Amino acid sequence: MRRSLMSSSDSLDDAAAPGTGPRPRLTVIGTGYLGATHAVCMAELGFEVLAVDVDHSKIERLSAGEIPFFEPDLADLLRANLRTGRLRFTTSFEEIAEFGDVHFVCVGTPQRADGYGADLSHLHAAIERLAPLLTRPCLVVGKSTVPAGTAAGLARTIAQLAPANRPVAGETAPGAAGADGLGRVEVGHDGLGHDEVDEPAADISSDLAGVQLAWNPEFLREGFAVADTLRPDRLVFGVASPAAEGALRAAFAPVIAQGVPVIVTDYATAELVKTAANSFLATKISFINAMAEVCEAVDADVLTLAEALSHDVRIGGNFLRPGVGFGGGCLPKDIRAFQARADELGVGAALRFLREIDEINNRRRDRVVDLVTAALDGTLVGRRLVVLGAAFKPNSDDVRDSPALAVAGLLAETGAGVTVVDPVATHNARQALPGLAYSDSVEAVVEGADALVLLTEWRQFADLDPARLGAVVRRKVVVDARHALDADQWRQAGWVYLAPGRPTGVIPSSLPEQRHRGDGAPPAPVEQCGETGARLAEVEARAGHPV
Ligand SMILES: NC(=O)c1ccc[n+]([C@@H]2O[C@H](COP(=O)([O-])OP(=O)(O)OC[C@H]3O[C@@H](n4cnc5c(N)ncnc54)[C@H](O)[C@@H]3O)[C@@H](O)[C@H]2O)c1
Ligand SMILES: O=c1ccn([C@@H]2O[C@H](COP(=O)(O)OP(=O)(O)O[C@H]3O[C@H](CO)[C@@H](O)[C@H](O)[C@H]3O)[C@@H](O)[C@H]2O)c(=O)[nH]1
Repeated sequence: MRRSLMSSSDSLDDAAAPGTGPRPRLTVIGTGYLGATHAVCMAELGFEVLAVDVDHSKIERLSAGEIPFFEPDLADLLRANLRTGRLRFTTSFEEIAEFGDVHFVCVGTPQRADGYGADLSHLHAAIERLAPLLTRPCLVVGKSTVPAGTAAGLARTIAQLAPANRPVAGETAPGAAGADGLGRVEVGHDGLGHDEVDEPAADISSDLAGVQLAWNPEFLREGFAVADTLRPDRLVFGVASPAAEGALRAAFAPVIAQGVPVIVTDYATAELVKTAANSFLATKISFINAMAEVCEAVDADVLTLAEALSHDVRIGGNFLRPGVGFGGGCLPKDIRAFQARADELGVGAALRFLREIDEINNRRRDRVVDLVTAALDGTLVGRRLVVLGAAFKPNSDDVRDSPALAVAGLLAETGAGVTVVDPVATHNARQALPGLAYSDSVEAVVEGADALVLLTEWRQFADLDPARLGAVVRRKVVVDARHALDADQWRQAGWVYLAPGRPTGVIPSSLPEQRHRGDGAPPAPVEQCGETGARLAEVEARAGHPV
């Protein structure tokens, strides 16, 4: 029953690149943003890869050389690797079970519809479909982001369902030794960041008994997915045996050969590294956005504040860009799922701050609406607004929990006519919010606009010419919620330039609550806020027309 993962001539590329050793055949289950990128990049690194998805249309498009989403550089690599024959796509789980030595599970783990927790139904479905087909030793590797404890449960499922783990008469079940029935050895820590295994040092390329599970969280960023996959900051291997570690090392040999650090640990720590990383990133963003709120109260400049903080090497400047906050398919749902899991584990108090991080983040969306409202005489009813950006960040067409689209929706709810411009995300945005108007060209829709609202910092928006646009809009008002524009240039061209967290000289932060989701109150006219009314008069005088 036992078969060496590293030496089977029927499945390994004996002509592997120097220094990388023989290569396991890889499969990828789920070909979304993560899975498609992983499949293409692993083929690019020289592996034979077969990828599966339950979405047949995705598989058809990928097989035809078309990436079903926008990700720089990925389409060229897809087509190049399809041509080599190393990369293929299928809808057959039987085929991938037969093909693979290492199976990467990359299915979605979205927020549950009924709460903060992660919806693990796709993951369970994938494992329950794959495991009964695994008749020979192999490694199943979870890459999806999951609550701590998920991998241990899935390892039990695999142990029960995989035929390769069933004992042959007179033999111990392959991989059935150990407490969890998976040939698991305890991986401990010496407290110094080194892993120690309570077995004699094993040859990591030794046989992989039965079907085993490993957890290998993914840290790629959309927009940089190819570079992040080919050369990640680190690899985290959550394993239950030296053989599983060996198989993972073989599957990542070309990456490890570049000097990428590998952290080998247990399942729960590997799972937690991922959610901790995203929580830390979200916290940094909400921290600087909280500073923006305070800056607004005293007319201080959050950009200068962030720059000054960034020179302190202990703080650094990454993820300290204030604006309209974080969105996307990861940070928001991951911090919520982390809180939900902590509650289940009885340590909810430890992560209670993440609720505040989420709330600070959501307040930024309202703040942008308030700025636009204040700049337009306190009401948005009947205003024509051009929203620049729909994607949750530039270089992506992902609109999942996009702050840009959320703000566009809020602006429309308050009575404005909203046209959203995005170079690549309008298709997805239209599906998510069909009630708005969309365009991929600013020039095509800007005529007669009452305000421009920049919400995704695409390069092409930063390059817009304020003088040219100024000649066709109805009012020269721009709200730069991502601090992407050159404020001086726009002001010199006669625009009222407003950005959250920056001194406006015009709109004080202490505007009364004019509009908040669901409160049903009509917007307070700006004239009611004496100081604001006076300041707006100043702006109008400077701009030469009403704002
Ligand atoms: N998007 C990212 O940048 C990123 C980065 C790191 C980690 N992650 C994590 O990776 C996971 C996937 O995220 P994503 O953004 O790629 O999601 P996605 O929704 O883009 O892709 C998920 C894919 O899985 C497929 N799928 C669902 N059930 C399946 C099944 N039973 N069998 C086979 N395929 C199935 C879907 O059809 C879809 O194509 C999530 O856990 C996410 O948190 C995502
Ligand atoms: O200083 C900053 C940095 C980011 N953002 C916003 O934060 C969100 C997330 O940005 P980013 O982290 O770059 O994008 P993702 O592709 O969602 O990547 C995150 O989520 C992935 C999925 O878990 C992880 O793999 C990555 O490591 C993690 O960075 C976006 O809306 C950004 O506009 C800010 O507002 N300010």
